[in-house]
Amino acid sequence: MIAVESASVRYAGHTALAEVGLTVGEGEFVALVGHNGSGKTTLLRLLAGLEEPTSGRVAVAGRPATALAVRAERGYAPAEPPLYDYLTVREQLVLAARLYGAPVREALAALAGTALEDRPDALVRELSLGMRKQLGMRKQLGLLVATVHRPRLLLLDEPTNGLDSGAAGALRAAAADWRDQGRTVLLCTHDLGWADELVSRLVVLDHGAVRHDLRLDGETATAALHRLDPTGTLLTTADSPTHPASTEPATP
Ligand SMILES: Nc1ncnc2c1ncn2[C@@H]1O[C@H](COP(=O)(O)OP(=O)(O)OP(=O)(O)O)[C@@H](O)[C@H]1O
Repeated sequence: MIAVESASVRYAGHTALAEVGLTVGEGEFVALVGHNGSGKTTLLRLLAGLEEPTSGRVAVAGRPATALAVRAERGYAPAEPPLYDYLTVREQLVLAARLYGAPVREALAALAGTALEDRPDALVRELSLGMRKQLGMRKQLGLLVATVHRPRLLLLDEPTNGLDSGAAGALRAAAADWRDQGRTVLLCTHDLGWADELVSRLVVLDHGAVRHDLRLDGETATAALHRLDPTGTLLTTADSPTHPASTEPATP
C-alpha cells in the first residue's frame, strides 16, 4: 500500500527526512513516533501527495503519491483540519462527499454517535472557539471529511491533540473499525496510549531517519517503545546526536 524508497526532503540547508525507506502492506496499523522535528509530518505530507521528495520515491497503491488517481485510495487528516468556517457541519460533509463522488446519505450517517450528531446545522466556525469540546468536534469533523470516501489508506497526524475523553473514545472506536475492515492506517502521534491495542507496527523516526521499525506481535506499542527507549530520549530530545538505524526494516 505504501512504498517509500530512499526518500529525502531538504529545505535550504536543513534535512527534514534523510533517505527514508518504508514499505507498508495492506491492513497494517502503523504508529509513527519521534521527537518534535523528527520528520513525522513531512513523511505524512509526502504520502498525502502534498510534497515531492527532494530525492527518492514515494508510492501509494502502486502509483506515485502525487498522482491524482491516488486521492480515491487515501484519506489524510492533518493535525489542523482543513475545513470551511462558513459552511455548516452538514454542508461540509455533503461538499466532501460530492467532491469524492461518495454517497451523501452515508456521509451524513457517519455523524451518528459523534459529538456532532445533534449539531449538523452548526457553523464550522462555531467549532473553532478554542474550547476543548469544540476543538474535539472540529477534529471529529476533520476525520469524517478525510474518510468520507472510505479510503483504503488513512494518514492521521496527531488525531488526539485537543480531544476530550469522549471524542478520543469515538476516535478509538472508529480506528478499531478501520482496522477490522482491513484498512491501512499510518498514525503519527505523541500519544500512543489510546491506540495501543490497535497498532501492529511501530516506526520510530530520529532526526529524519528511521531509527526503529518493528512488528509488535502481541506486545503493545507503549511497551515496545519503552523497551527500545527506556529513558524516553527518542521522543523528547531533538538535539541528541543522530544515530544510524539500529533495526532492520520489517518486511511487509
Ligand atoms: N516548510 C518547511 N520549511 C523549512 N523547514 C521545515 C518545513 N517543514 C518542516 N521543516 C523542518 O523539518 C523538520 C521536520 O519537521 P516535521 O514537521 O516533519 O517534524 P515532526 O516530527 O512532525 O515534528 P512535530 O512532532 O513537532 O510535529 C523540522 O526541523 C522542521 O522545522
